[in-house]
Order: sequence, then C-alpha cells, then structure tokens
Amino acid sequence: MAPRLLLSMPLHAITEVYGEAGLRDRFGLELESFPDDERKQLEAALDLASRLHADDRRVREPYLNHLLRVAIRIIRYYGVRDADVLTAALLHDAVEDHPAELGGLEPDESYPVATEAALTELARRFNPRVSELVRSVTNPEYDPARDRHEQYREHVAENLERDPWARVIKISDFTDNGVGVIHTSSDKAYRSATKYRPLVPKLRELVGRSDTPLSTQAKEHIFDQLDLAEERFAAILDD
Ligand SMILES: Nc1nc2c(ncn2[C@@H]2O[C@H](COP(=O)(O)OP(=O)(O)O)[C@@H](OP(=O)(O)OP(=O)(O)O)[C@H]2O)c(=O)[nH]1
Repeated sequence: MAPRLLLSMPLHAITEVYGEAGLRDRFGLELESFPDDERKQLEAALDLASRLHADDRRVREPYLNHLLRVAIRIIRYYGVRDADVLTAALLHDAVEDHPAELGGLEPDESYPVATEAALTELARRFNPRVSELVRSVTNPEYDPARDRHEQYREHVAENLERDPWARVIKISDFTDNGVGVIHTSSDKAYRSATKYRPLVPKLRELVGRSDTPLSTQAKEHIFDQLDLAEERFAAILDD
C-alpha cells in the first residue's frame, strides 16, 4: 500500500480493507513527523497496549483497532500532536481493563488497589501527566446499589470538567463507540446507544468551552460527529 494513499484513507476504510495491520501502518506513518523522543514514547505506549490487550476483542475486530483509531483521530482530525495526550489515548482502557497485570499484582487483587498500582506504573514508565490523564478516563468501582450508567455519566462529567485534555481523549473514544455504532451487532449497538446517548449534551457543552484545547475547525468537526451519533442513537432507540 502506497503510504500517501494510506494517509488519505478514512479510518473506517482502513479498518474494513486492511484491519489492524493497516491501522498500525497508518499510525506509524503519522508518527514519522514526530521528534525521535516523542515517537519512541508513542511506540512504547503502543507496545504496552498491544501486550495488555493482546487477547481482547470487540465484536468484529481486535481491541487494538479501537485504540489505534482513537489515537489517529486525535492526530488527524483534531490536529493534536501532544505526545502525552496520545500516549494516554493508546492506554485509555489499560488501567480499567488490566489493572492488576499493569500494576504487577496478583489477578485477584481488589480493583481500587490494582488501579492505583497500575496508575503508579504508568507514571514510572511514562510520566505523571500520562498517568493523570488515564486516571481521568478510568471508571471507578461502581456502587452495586445504584444504576451503572448513571454512575458512569457522573464520573465522566466530573473528570472532564476538571481536565480539558482528558476531554480530547474521551471525545475520540466516544466518536469511535458512538458514531461507530453502525459497525457492531444490533444488541451491542442497543447497549452502546443506551449508555452513550445521555452523554451527548454534556460532551457538546464541554467541547464548546473556551478552555477545551482544540481549534475552531476541530470543534466544528466534533459537533458534526455528535450530531451523527445522536441521529444514530435515535434511530436505534426510538424506532
Ligand atoms: N470500519 C469501522 N469503523 C469504525 C468501527 N468502530 C468505530 N469506527 C469509526 O466510527 C466512525 C464512523 O464510522 P463511518 O463508517 O465512518 O461512518 P460515517 O462515514 O457515516 O462517519 C469512523 O470514525 P471517524 O472519526 O468518522 O473517521 P473516518 O473513519 O471517517 O476516518 C470509523 O473509523 C468499526 O468497527 N469498523
């Protein structure tokens, strides 16, 4: 595949035609213009994510595809080249999904203890800012007595309120899950639409804020994506 063609392809087309290998190649091409030290950090983040999520799958694809699209979208559509933000994007589910493994603890360790150990490990391997960004997008242990989705929304709103860079990661994650809802099975799509639809107004409001570190053009792109997500959620839930 000619590099220039791969660089001009939408992420959904790379996913469908070339799968994980194509998304990895595209990510590598995006990294070519980064300074050496930043490129090395991002390659280390991708290696770590690849190891932790090696056996994870989404409905139709390896989990790694999601992480690669989330990071590439931030570079290409949001125009963000901050290596710590991109490192956290690649590892945004690492603490939530593999806390004990990342933290070097036994698999039966409690979630709160393993989460702290995993975040400490990210600070050691990368830096404290990467660790704090991942903390902001890591769900806490839910209270079994309360509605999970409601707790999820409260957590997202609280953390994105205080951390403008975490908004950038969460929005790319949301786009992949929300706009990308057309790429999954109908029961998964229904569950995703139920979970994510109530977040749309909050994300719209956060994106519009002056301290959200994105260009006007990137914000307009994201507003269009939020409209598309809402259109798809409505079709799934209201019809
Ligand atoms: N093929 C595929 N794509 C998925 C999947 N999950 C999420 N996506 C992403 O979901 C978004 C919407 O899918 P599209 O097929 O592009 O729908 P659209 O043209 O109407 O926007 C895309 O991101 P985007 O930011 O709009 O970027 P782009 O793909 O348009 O470059 C796509 O990359 C999946 O399982 N398969």
